[in-house]
Parts: sequence; C-alpha cells; structure tokens
Amino acid sequence: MDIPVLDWQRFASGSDVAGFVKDLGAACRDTGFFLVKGHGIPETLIHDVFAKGDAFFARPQAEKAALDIRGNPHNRGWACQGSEALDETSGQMDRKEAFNVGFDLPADDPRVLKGEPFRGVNIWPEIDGFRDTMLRYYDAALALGIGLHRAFEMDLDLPEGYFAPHFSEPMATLRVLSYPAAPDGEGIGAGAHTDYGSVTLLMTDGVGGLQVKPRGGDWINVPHVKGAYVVNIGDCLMRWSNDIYVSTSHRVLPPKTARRSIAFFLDPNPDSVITALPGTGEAKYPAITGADYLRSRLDATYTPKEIQ
Ligand SMILES: O=C(O)CCC(=O)C(=O)O
Ligand SMILES: [Fe+2]
Repeated sequence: MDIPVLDWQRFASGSDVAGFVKDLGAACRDTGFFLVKGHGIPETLIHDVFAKGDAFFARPQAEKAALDIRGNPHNRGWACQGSEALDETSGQMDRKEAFNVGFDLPADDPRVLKGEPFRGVNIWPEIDGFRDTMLRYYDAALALGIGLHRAFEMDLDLPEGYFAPHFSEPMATLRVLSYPAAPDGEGIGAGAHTDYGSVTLLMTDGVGGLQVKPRGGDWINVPHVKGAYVVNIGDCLMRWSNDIYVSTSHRVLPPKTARRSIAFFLDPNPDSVITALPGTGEAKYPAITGADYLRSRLDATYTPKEIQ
C-alpha cells in the first residue's frame, strides 16, 4: 500500500486523461489518499493564506473569541484550543486552533435571510487582505475539487457533468489550522477521524505529524511533497459511491515544532440528495441530503460547551 503522487496536468492538459483517471480510480478504491501535484494553484496564494492565518492566530484571545465558531450556526469562525475532538471517543481534545471560511454569500441573500442550513455570511477578523486572500484561495481550491469530480465521474462511468449540479453552491469549508509546538509529545494534534465530505484538499507547511491508517494496516506517515496537495476521499463520497471509493482514518500527532496546514473540505450543495450513484449496485445506505449528513457529523465533533 502506498500513497501515490498524481500529476493533475496529465488530466488538465489532456495529455493522458485515461491514464490519470485509471491511477486516480485505483487510489480512491485503495486508501482514498493520494498526492496531487501540477494543480496550478499559485504558490504565492498558498503562502498568503498561511501568512494571514498566522496573523490571525497571533491576535489576542479576546479578539479571536468574538469570532467563536460555537456561537455560529453555519460552521464559520474560530475554533479555539480545546474546543474540538476529531476522535470523539478518545476523551482527548485536539491540540490545535482553526479558522473556518464557508461559501460566501451576501447578508441580503434570501437563503441567508431565511436562515437555511449552512447558508450564512462569513465572519472576518480585521486583518488587511484577510478576506480577499481567503476568498481567492477558496475559489481556486473549489475549482480544483470540482475538476477532480470530473475525473471521478469518468472513473465511475457516470455521464459527463454528473457531479456539476451537486457542487454549484457547495458547503465547502476552507479551514486554516495551527498546531502549537508540543515537545512533550502529550495528547493529540488531531484525533483519528475520517473526513465528512466528498473530498479534502490539504496543504501543509511540511512539518510532519499527519498519519493515515489503511484498513487492516498500521499507522503510516503521509509523505510530504513540496507544493503538492494531500487529497483524500471523505465519508460522503464513500457513501455516495456505495463504498466503491473509501475514506480512511487519519490523525495528526502533536508536532515537535509548530505546524500549520490549510484544509479545504468539499461537501456537496446542502440540498443535494446523496444516494447510491447510478451503476454502483443496490444502495447500502438510505438517501440523505448533504446538509443533514454534514450537520450530523459536525454535531459529534464539537463539545456542547458554552462560550465563556
Ligand atoms: O492538519 C492536517 O494535516 C490534517 C487535519 C485534518 O485531517 C482535518 O482537519 O480533517
Ligand atoms: Fe481530516
């Protein structure tokens, strides 16, 4: 078992579409983890997201607390140290903090006014260029995630464009993460979990700690390839593909030196109905909307603690 490195240019340039789709399909069935290089997202943009994240995490607690995610019904804002346990069975809280940006809508959007699930406005710290950088990155990562679904649809023998209407206004979340140095090695950076959505695009700063546990195997380190995304299949796509693709458990060990990462979780539109894709056989799971599925998973992750 290994984690392959796939070159997106083989698909995007049209030079080796069939070969890329075959390799991608194999990875999605094996561990659901692969690295993607040649993605075309500018290094400078990635650098800027890290820098804006650093600037935010360095702000005083009181300022960050005004953006607390626990007061936000739409999964946006700041998740402080000790607010989350990705492994909700471990009794251990994750040693990390994070900031979430969701699908951006104006305050007067009718869905926002009606309070539809996951249809909220983003909340922003007062940091020059923060909003603009995050939204530019959000759009670039979304385009790549949608592109990957074009390749999934070829691999799964779906009609061209099958996934597009499910990702027209998706519940995608951009999340910048900061893991403090933990030289004591105690606890966990991010507890063992599978991701909830369709696909996750993860960029790290190269500090180690991310591990994956293939089915029937032991924990292995995810290799770092500079500039490449770590991409993994989430539970929603596993369910949607009727278990043809797999999501795999992963975790982040407490790092010796401070570690940062940028996760982009691509979930479908809230009202997308997730039911076994055509041609995948008898459905193993009942149909569920994207919003109901994501909500059920998020509720398990956050503690019911009140905001202090
Ligand atoms: O920070 C990382 O490297 C991975 C984080 C992760 O797996 C998650 O937030 O779902
Ligand atoms: Fe994850």
